[in-house]
Amino acid sequence: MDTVLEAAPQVETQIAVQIDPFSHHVVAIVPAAGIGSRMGASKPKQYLTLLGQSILAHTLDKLLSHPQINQVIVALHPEDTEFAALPQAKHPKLVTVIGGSERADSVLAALDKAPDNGWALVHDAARPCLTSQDIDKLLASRVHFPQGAILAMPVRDTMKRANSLGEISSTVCRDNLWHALTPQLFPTSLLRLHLKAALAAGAVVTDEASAMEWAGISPGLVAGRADNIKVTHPDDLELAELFLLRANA
Ligand SMILES: Nc1ccn([C@@H]2O[C@H](COP(=O)(O)OP(=O)(O)OP(=O)(O)O)[C@@H](O)[C@H]2O)c(=O)n1
Ligand SMILES: C[C@](O)(CO)[C@H](O)COP(=O)(O)O
Repeated sequence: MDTVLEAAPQVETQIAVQIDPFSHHVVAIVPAAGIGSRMGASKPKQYLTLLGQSILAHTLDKLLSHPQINQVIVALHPEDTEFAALPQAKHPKLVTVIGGSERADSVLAALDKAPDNGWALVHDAARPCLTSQDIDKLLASRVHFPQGAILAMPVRDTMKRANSLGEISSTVCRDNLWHALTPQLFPTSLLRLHLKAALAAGAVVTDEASAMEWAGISPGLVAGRADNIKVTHPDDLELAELFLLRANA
């Protein structure tokens, strides 16, 4: 095992981090503590039903059944009342923690329960259409990206910047622009260190890669499938159901 000195440019002191580049231990971290305000449903969107089971149950099935994932840590809302009733709730690979007020806080709470060595594969509860091929592809990318990588999709459309009146103010060059997806995969101790520091510094951290970028690291981009959508708005429900139906056919 190597001990390396990782220094975030914004952090004055250097901190020793244990990284085992050969570890194959993989922990999936599932932030599931959101309230789904944009969905506007009567319950948090991860508990809405698609094809007979909740969105969170679909997501957990994908992660719990993957042979290279050793443990799954789910971050739940402090007032969650539904998780215990899921068929996956008592799975031997599964652990729960209480999440925080932002997605990044929930991820950090789960990371604090993960073993130091090995890898953390962070995946939104709200992305139930993840495929095992995409998990395989991301795990295989560790050879090329020892400091971590994310699933992402190149931007396909012309991009416009709007002014405050809802008019186009400019066309944004889409060269090298990607949509960040999940899972996002990083050495656990490195992600914990940089996520903690980025949050303490007040950085905007909407995904794990943002925390690593803040620390001066350039995570890899691994092309993922377009059907790995995040269920965010009501019209995403129908689309996700169609993708799940096709995957089960
Ligand atoms: N405090 C939070 C906020 C979000 N999440 C999780 O992060 C994922 C992606 O977040 P998003 O789609 O934004 O979910 P919500 O925050 O629930 O949605 P909204 O922003 O519309 O309220 C979801 O699985 C959500 O449950 C979380 O674990 N803890
Ligand atoms: C992490 C993420 O899924 C990457 O696309 C996304 O940023 C999370 O959603 P949010 O709406 O930013 O919370």
